[in-house]
Amino acid sequence: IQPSARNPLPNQQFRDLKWGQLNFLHTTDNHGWHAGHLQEPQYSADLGDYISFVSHMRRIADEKNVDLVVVDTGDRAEGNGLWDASDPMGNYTRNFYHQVDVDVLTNGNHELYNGTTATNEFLEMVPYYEGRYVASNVDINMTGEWEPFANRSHKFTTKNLGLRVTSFGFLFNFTGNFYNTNVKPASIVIKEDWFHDAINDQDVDLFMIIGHIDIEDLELGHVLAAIRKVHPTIPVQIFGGHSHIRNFKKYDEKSTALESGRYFETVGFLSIDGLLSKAKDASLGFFRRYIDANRAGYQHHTSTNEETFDTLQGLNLTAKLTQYRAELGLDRLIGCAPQDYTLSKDPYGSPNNWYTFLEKTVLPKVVANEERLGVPRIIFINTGSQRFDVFKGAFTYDTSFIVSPFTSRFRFAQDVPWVHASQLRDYFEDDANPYSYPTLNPLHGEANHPLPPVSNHIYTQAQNQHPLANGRPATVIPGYTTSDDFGTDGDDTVHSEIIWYPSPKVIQGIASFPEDWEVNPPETVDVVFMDFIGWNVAAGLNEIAGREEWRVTDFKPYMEGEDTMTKLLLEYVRDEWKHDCV
Ligand SMILES: Nc1ccn([C@@H]2O[C@H](COP(=O)(O)O)[C@@H](O)[C@H]2O)c(=O)n1
Repeated sequence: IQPSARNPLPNQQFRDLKWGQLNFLHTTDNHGWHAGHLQEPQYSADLGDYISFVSHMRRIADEKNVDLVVVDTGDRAEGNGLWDASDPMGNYTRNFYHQVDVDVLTNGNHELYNGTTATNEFLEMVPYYEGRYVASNVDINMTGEWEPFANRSHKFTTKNLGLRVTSFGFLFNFTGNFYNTNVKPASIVIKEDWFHDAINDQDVDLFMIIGHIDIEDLELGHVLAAIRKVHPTIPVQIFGGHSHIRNFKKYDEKSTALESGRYFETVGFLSIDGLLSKAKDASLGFFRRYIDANRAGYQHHTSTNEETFDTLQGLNLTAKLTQYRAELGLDRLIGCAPQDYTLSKDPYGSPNNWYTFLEKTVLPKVVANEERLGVPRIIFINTGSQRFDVFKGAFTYDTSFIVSPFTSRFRFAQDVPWVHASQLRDYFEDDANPYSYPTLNPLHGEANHPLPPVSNHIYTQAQNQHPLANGRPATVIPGYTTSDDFGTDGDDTVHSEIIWYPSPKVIQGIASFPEDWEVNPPETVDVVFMDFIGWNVAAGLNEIAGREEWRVTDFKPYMEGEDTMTKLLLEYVRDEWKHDCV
């Protein structure tokens, strides 16, 4: 745990792990949070703690004479200063991540948005894992020729039971990658010869698909169906990601899928029993748990304590992470947030909602062009660009990346007729509209209440005292209360429910409008937006106008200098919020 982080409240009620013959630990969508959550004790374990946890879990597997396989399904990149503040981005992470004793890993979309990130992933991560990095549908062009980004598949034999496992790594049908990489749809790849050769192998006890794909996504179904054609009854275990949720799905009697959340909040545990039976109709027992990433939970599940938990390697990495954070200046105080602002724990429109605050207060102030200050402008950003809540108190250099990590710049369409510009927002929100999907849609499965309920007070630190832990009333704090194909007992810690409110796809700030604009709107306005959604803006304006008027190349930069949202947010906090957080 990092020196400034805190351990979770004591005496929480745990649900235990059930070990099987083959056991897995799964992380996904860590997005650079490898130093843990410094402001959220429930998720405060860092990668050093995780390394100690993995080492104890391996020891327990050996003691039980069963096997443990450690998996990561990508998006280790982007979303935390530890990744984003270095030059090149991910410089530290790619290095220290090598210390994780991982058996199989793949990439997500965030390893491919930026050309340098993709190249460095290929040069520094892929070779290190000597074939354990699998990318079944991603290619890279380093030399003028396309070549596989990583191993197409990886076959290995487990240490204790000698189970033969063939693994594949699939990324969803992602199209936002930099042009030095190419992502092929899974439905095409499963027709390729190498895939047929891999699945026609009869000396396999289990196929494993590690996908940076939502486990509800049909693409995984296609891969499973291709394997099922050859092996109707062989176990197929899937690990998914991308949608940032905890989820578990049973595909058939011998195939299930686990998805293990986001931001290093969750370590997924899965076990399978019955694998050693030779009978074709022998049934398998599956078990899943979502472990809150904190030291108390790691210690509980490994029967260790503060004295026995840490390994030397884990402690060394924790110290290194502290040093790297210091080198990057991540704790530098920029200002003090006067209150909490949440992305979806408060409904859009409430004064505690970050999008509402951005729209009403921040965007009109920071997105400004000196030469066009008097020109009315509407400013769009996609809500998916904002990644995490702001907590009352210290807003550090790190927070700017945690909240708004992306390097998109502002561009604009000049002098757009108001009759067109004023329809853009509805256009973006219209689900039937193909151009608003998938770029604008953050795809995050956060909302669990489609309609805002009347009250939202339960996420405050209210503590119910119903269940017992260690014979005493348990501490119950708000947290994950997952419901999946196996029911509602998947989370390793008993929590009270958090209500997640839905968000719009875009938010719209307005500035320099005349006071009576609602009755006397301006004839034309500037439409300003993050370049990430430029294509959507062009498509929207053309659709609304009923003719092809705009191309992405027509849009010009709106501001001089460094106008990423990360930078603008830093300037806002520095200028507008107090600098003494007590
Ligand atoms: N430069 C970027 C890159 C991504 N986004 C937003 O993130 C979403 C994808 O993130 P996942 O963690 O879900 O893979 C994408 O849909 C965008 O909303 C962005 O704004 N700018």
